Parts: sequence; structure tokens; C-alpha cells
Amino acid sequence: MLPRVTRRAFSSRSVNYPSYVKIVEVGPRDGLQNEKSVVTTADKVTLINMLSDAGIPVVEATSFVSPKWVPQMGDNSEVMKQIKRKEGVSYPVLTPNLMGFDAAVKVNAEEVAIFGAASESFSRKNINCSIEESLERFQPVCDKAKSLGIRVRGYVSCVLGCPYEGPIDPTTVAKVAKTLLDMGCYEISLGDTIGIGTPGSTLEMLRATKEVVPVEQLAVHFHDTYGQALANILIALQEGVSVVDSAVAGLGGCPYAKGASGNVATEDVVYMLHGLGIKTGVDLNKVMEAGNFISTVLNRPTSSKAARALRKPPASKL
Ligand SMILES: CC(C)(COP(=O)([O-])OP(=O)([O-])OC[C@H]1O[C@@H](n2cnc3c(N)ncnc32)[C@H](O)[C@@H]1OP(=O)([O-])[O-])[C@@H](O)C(=O)NCCC(=O)NCCSC(=O)C[C@@](C)(O)CC(=O)[O-]
Repeated sequence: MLPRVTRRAFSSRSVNYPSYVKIVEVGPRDGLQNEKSVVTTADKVTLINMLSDAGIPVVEATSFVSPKWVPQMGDNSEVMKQIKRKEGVSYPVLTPNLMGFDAAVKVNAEEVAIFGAASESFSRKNINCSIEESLERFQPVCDKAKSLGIRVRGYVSCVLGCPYEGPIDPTTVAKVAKTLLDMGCYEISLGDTIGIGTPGSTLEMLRATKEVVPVEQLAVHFHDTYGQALANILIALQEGVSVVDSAVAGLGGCPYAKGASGNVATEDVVYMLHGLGIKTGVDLNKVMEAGNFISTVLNRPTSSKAARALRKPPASKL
């Protein structure tokens, strides 16, 4: 049973929060790309359908990357063909180059995501090229997408630290984000790939990026390695960000980022947002059911603290 959610918007004289936050669910892609075992197409499709039925407006469905690099996403076309596309819900897919883009278009992808990085070393490990080369590859993807009326989202990885280079200069993050924006991305997701950021470093990075990208076009994407993700999201909300990436049951991690743990759990983000009186349109109970489903498939407990707490029997029955 859910505790009563405060309906009144959280008010403070000095802090302004957005009244609505768009949740971008990345579990089926960012989560399942990192699993040792390959989840069946049927289970991926069930998960995606459960998430869109829960009211999540954006469910990142898969990636059109090389199956030699990420075999877990090798069934990308089948996933896109089999999901039940709910009206009003976007199902973006990752496309690193034109080859991936064309394959995604063949199965009617209406939104794609290109993914760059603020770290040279990570860029080479993840997509086998420099930052500069990656941006050159993304331009034709953006151009073709524009000509076909397909929306493009941009990611910047390692915005708060890199597993190979350590700290990353916020001005580098801002520069890559602005380049993606100028290329035609409608939204830029800032990824703390290894979950190393704190509210302090998040604030510094966001302030630098907001100088060159309108805050309305920024999203945040936190992994929770150091347990800082919710605190970082709170800072981002205070800075005016109103798009948050998260993964059901806290799935996630990048196969090319050593030490990266799961994304912040969607259930925990929704619990916090609703507690602040911020609307999401998401049914927390239904997201928890999706989390329960995928945790059963993966045969391990959820990483969502809210889901664990809310599923416990009431204290009187213990
Ligand atoms: C980018 C490449 C393809 C370059 O990989 P490459 O080896 O340099 O590519 P290539 O152009 O030399 O081609 C090599 C082979 O790959 C094939 N190929 C080439 N492109 C494609 C494609 N699109 N789809 C399918 N196959 C492809 C191509 O046809 C060829 O096949 P072969 O002739 O050897 O049989 C590779 O490095 C790759 O696939 N990397 C993806 C890595 C990845 O998916 N990482 C995880 C996503 S990023 C992430 O998780 C971070 C994020 C977004 O969540 C945010 C955050 O947390 O920071």
C-alpha cells in the first residue's frame, strides 16, 4: 500500500521546483545492455509495454549498435516490431552512425538518440573513435533524421567523471552539449556514467552547461554508484531541469564504463517527485509491477529502495 502522497506542491520561499517532470525510462536499453545473460525478446517487449502502460511518456526501447559490441541489443529490430506502441509515448533508440539509423528507420523508429562523451578515453572505449570523429559521424544522422521528421536526442557521457581519465572539466561538457544542440538535437541528456558526481559537482557542471544550452532542453541521467543520484536530481530540479532519465528497478550500467553501477531507480525518482508535489503522470504501483517483473526475470532483488519498502508488509503484520 502506498503512503498518502502530499497533493500540495512543495513550497519554499527560496527554492522553485518544476510543476511537471518528464521521466525518460532507460531500463530496457541502458539496463538490459549490461546484463550478463541476454533477456529474451518476449520479456523485453513485456517490460516495455508494462512501462508505457504505467504512464511513462518516454521509454528508450533498444539500441542499433554493433551486435559484436553489445550482443544484448542484437534483437533490436524484433523488439521494435513487437512492442505495443501507445499513443503519446515515445520509444527512442540509440543510433551511433548512419548504419544504425537506417536499421532503426526500417522498423519505424520515430525518435533516435546519438551518444557522445565529454571524455576522449571513454569515447574511444565506447564507440571506437575520438569525440571529434563521433561528432562528425552524428551530423549525417541528424541531417537524415531532420529530412525524415525523426526527432533526435543527444547524450553526453562522463559529465562528472570518467573511469579512465578521472575528473572532467565542466566547460568540456558544455562544449559537447552545445555542439549536439546545434546539430539538431531537441534535448541533451547529461550522463553521470559512473555515478561519481555529488550535488556540488552537479551544480558546477549544470551551471556551465546552462550558459550555452537552454535549461528547458537539458535532461539529467544519473547512475547511483555512490548513492548520490537523488540528491543530484534534486539539485538539477532546483536549477530548472525538468527531464530525468531513470531505470526501473535501478537496472543499468555501461559495458564500456568500468565500475558503473545501475541507473537511479524510476520508482525512487517518482516517489521523490510525488513527495515534492511534482506531477509525472506515472503510476508508481504499475512501475513497481514492471520492476517486480524484470527482477523476477533476472532472478535478483530490485535495487529500488522505494519498491523494497513499499512491498514490505505493514509493520503490524511483521
Ligand atoms: C559505434 C560502433 C559501431 C563502432 O564500431 P567499429 O568496430 O569501429 O565500427 P566499424 O564501422 O569499423 O564496423 C565494424 C563492424 O560493425 C558493424 N557495424 C557498424 N555500425 C553498426 C551498427 N550501427 N549496427 C550494427 N552493426 C554495425 C559493421 O558493419 C562492421 O561489421 P563487420 O564488417 O565486421 O561484420 C561500435 O563501437 C558500437 O556499436 N558501440 C556501441 C557501444 C554501446 O552501445 N555502448 C553503450 C551505449 S552508451 C551508454 O550506455 C551511455 C549512456 C547513453 O547510457 C549515457 C551514460 O550513462 O553516460
